[in-house]
Amino acid sequence: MPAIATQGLTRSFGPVTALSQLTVEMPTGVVGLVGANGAGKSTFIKILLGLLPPTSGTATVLGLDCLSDGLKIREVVGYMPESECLPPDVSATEFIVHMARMSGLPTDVARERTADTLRHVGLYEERYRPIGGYSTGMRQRVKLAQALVHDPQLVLLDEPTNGLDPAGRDDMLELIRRISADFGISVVVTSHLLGELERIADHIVSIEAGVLQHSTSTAAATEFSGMMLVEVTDRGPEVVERLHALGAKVTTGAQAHSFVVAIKDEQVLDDVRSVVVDLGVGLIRMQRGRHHLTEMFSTPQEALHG
Ligand SMILES: Nc1ncnc2c1ncn2[C@@H]1O[C@H](COP(=O)(O)OP(=O)(O)OP(=O)(O)O)[C@@H](O)[C@H]1O
Repeated sequence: MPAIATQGLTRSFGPVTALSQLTVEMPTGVVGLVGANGAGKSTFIKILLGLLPPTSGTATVLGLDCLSDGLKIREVVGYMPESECLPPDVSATEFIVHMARMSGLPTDVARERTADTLRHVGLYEERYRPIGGYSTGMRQRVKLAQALVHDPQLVLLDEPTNGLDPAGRDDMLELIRRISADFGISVVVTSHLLGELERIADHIVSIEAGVLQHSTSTAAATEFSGMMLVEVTDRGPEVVERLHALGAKVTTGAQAHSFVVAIKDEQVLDDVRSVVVDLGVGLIRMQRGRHHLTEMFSTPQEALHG
């Protein structure tokens, strides 16, 4: 069963269509939902939580219908909103215990879960200080903790890295990855930065102006775009000519003895080796490159990344 499935999901606000005919399946694991500001990410998340009804179309979360099973969905799903929503004059412990109690946990269980969750997000030492004195990174962690405290099966995280400096971003991304890896909780995380989602997501969905652009597994996307940089000691043009004759797709650049070969299958690796041996030239390197999704999602190019 997919974590999330939608069929023709559409939501309009007057003349604005925030989501348009979105049909997509998201697997369990970490899914990155990417789109520019205003692309419709927050609207999508609110519909999934059963907080906002769609104009048309359907959506399910863990097999539950977003329109009719909203209450049940909020029991098994955690939500970290984008906006600042924390009271400044209570401590993280007080706030998280309160949220745990609101979700129906008895007081002693709520206290225990709060301590565990705050430890997990790295706020255990600071847990009795008022939230008002926290840094942005710490406040983001409190928001994350309240999404996790009732032990959900899935969490929806809306722009969790917003406002963080590079080190804070790295820590938050690492934490998100661990939520899935250590606890088996599925994650849908939104960002306007594809590069950061690419680092942690198993699957990427991108939307633009409410319309689905891509839905792809991260591994398949990077494998599909495999390229290899080949450098030989001499007779570069002859090597290229032979490879062309064998049906390989080769792109040459300014350097006579280095070129880029598309890896359409493993055969091409053997072809390079045998051509080099046949011509008696030395092989300096065969370096497999990896296209970043960032490039694939814009214009495919033949640049290589180590
Ligand atoms: N309650 C509302 N009333 C009117 N328009 C809305 C409402 N909520 C969202 N919109 C519009 O719908 C579009 C999508 O907004 P949404 O907040 O879902 O985008 P987003 O991708 O989450 O962007 P951001 O990261 O900036 O929040 C925008 O054009 C926005 O102005």
